[in-house]
Amino acid sequence: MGVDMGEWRFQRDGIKAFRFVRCELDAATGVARLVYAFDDGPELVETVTIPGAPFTLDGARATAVQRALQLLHLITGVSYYKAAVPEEIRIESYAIDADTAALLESVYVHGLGEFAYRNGLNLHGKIRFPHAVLATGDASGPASASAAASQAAVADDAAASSAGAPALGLREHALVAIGGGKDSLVSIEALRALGIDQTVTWIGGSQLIKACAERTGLPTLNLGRALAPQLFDYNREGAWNGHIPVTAVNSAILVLAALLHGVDQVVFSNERSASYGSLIEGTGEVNHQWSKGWAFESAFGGYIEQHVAADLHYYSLLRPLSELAVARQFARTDRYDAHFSSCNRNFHILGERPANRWCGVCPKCHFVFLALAPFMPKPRLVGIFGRNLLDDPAQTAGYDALLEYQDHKPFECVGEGKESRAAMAALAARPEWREDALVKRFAREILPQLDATELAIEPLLVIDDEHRIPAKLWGRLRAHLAA
Ligand SMILES: CC(=O)N[C@H]1[C@@H](OP(=O)(O)OP(=O)(O)OC[C@H]2O[C@@H](n3ccc(=O)[nH]c3=O)[C@H](O)[C@@H]2O)O[C@H](CO)[C@@H](O)[C@@H]1O[C@H](C)C(=O)N[C@@H](C)C(=O)N[C@@H](CCC(=O)O)C(=O)O
Ligand SMILES: Nc1ncnc2c1ncn2[C@@H]1O[C@H](COP(=O)(O)OP(=O)(O)OP(=O)(O)O)[C@@H](O)[C@H]1O
Repeated sequence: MGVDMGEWRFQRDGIKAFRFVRCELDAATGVARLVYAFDDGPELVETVTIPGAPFTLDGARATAVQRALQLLHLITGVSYYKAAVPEEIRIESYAIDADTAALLESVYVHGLGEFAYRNGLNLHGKIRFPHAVLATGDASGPASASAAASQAAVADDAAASSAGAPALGLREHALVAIGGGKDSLVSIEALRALGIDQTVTWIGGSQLIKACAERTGLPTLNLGRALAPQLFDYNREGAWNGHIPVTAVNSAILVLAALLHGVDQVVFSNERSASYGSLIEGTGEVNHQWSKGWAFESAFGGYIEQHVAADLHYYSLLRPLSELAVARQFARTDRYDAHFSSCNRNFHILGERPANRWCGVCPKCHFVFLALAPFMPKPRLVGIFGRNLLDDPAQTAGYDALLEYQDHKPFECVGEGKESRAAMAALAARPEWREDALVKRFAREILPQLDATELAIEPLLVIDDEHRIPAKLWGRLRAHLAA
């Protein structure tokens, strides 16, 4: 672009545009290269590696893979876009239609909700993905011949996909995402109980996830992902930083992997409670786990079936359940007690891991301990964590936030305040728990201020009907989850 790349410096507030430069997949190696840039800066290349190559792709499957690759490129850009949040977004090597732009605007605005709140930014109405204008003679149409060609291609695509994407004849098999915590293990065991063929699939090099995956005894698939290294430099040089909708990124990676492997299901384990965020005074709801929520799942899953492959089903197996209901399911087997952890401190790209899988001081440790307590013998739970978090006064503030007592729900993957209050109320009535410091304090100080009719656990265990679980599975799955 006529600029000496050696001179380019990341200067957050001077950046004008974020560019989706190109994306490419080498079917011979399974390596996808997702390329971005700010203004005239260097290319930022993220790579995703899908084992199992070489992949042979015929006409319809090749088209679906190309669409999935572009969707992955567009979603994964969120990590880099956030570094400068520039005014303009450019998509340079392909064009997208209005449906795709709408999905992306939603993923970027809501998925960066916590990021925006913490940085004092307002992204509403600011993020615009340029999409093809299908009417001829429109003044806002393409400026160059190549953009015009892309628009013509997208017009053809749009005409084709208004009829829906074709079915590819994918084989009945589930790629199940595993994250090392309790949720995905509940899904894996449910699919096993139902006799559904599955491959336990994870992204990245976590040894903890690998150990859990191997513990399942099922076929495994480990997908590679490497962020562009410059992002870490930009962070040091003053980039905006904060949370991104990582489940949206992981979902797009698994969709690509499913198409390459020719299988018909991508299964996540996002519970009903994930759809509810933290209520912030003066701001409203901010959901740390937005891309684990129903709004994302229904939009993304619908998009895949409409625009990528009609027979590729993306769904969360745990959507009908609350966090407490998932905890109850998890407690049914002790097979993973010595292997799993829900503590996110295990999952940093760089940096230290907690010594014994559970740091014991973060919101996820607090919540998972509390959520499992009503459903597990106390010695088993204390054995898993290596300590009793509810008998540690140093954790008082952490538990108050979970209970939404004088604080808001933490920005983490934790259940709703009503779930924490119900679990704590149940423990307050149990002889083995009621003398523990935080349970005792709850009973003395907080319980008298609560409405007793809202503290029962049973209503929170009810199985919901809002989900995308394939109809042919749902009857048997419901019976399994209700048992
Ligand atoms: C492990 C973790 O919780 N990380 C969050 C943490 O990042 P930190 O800087 O402490 O460490 P790294 O994860 O190693 O990240 C280094 C930098 O890279 C950026 N980055 C990372 C992954 C990515 O896909 N894109 C990126 O841009 C990151 O921003 C760092 O600058 O704090 C960050 C800021 O709040 C979080 O963004 C990190 O969260 C990770 C993306 C992550 O994987 N977190 C999951 C454990 C997680 O939070 N899952 C959610 C699901 C939320 C959703 O909507 O999908 C959950 O369980 O609730
Ligand atoms: N590295 C990863 N690779 C693939 N999928 C992942 C990865 N990390 C998380 N997931 C998936 O993302 C979803 C949300 O993750 P989450 O951390 O809530 O689940 P979990 O690890 O199964 O359980 P827990 O809530 O106890 O931590 C789950 O479906 C999980 O399988």
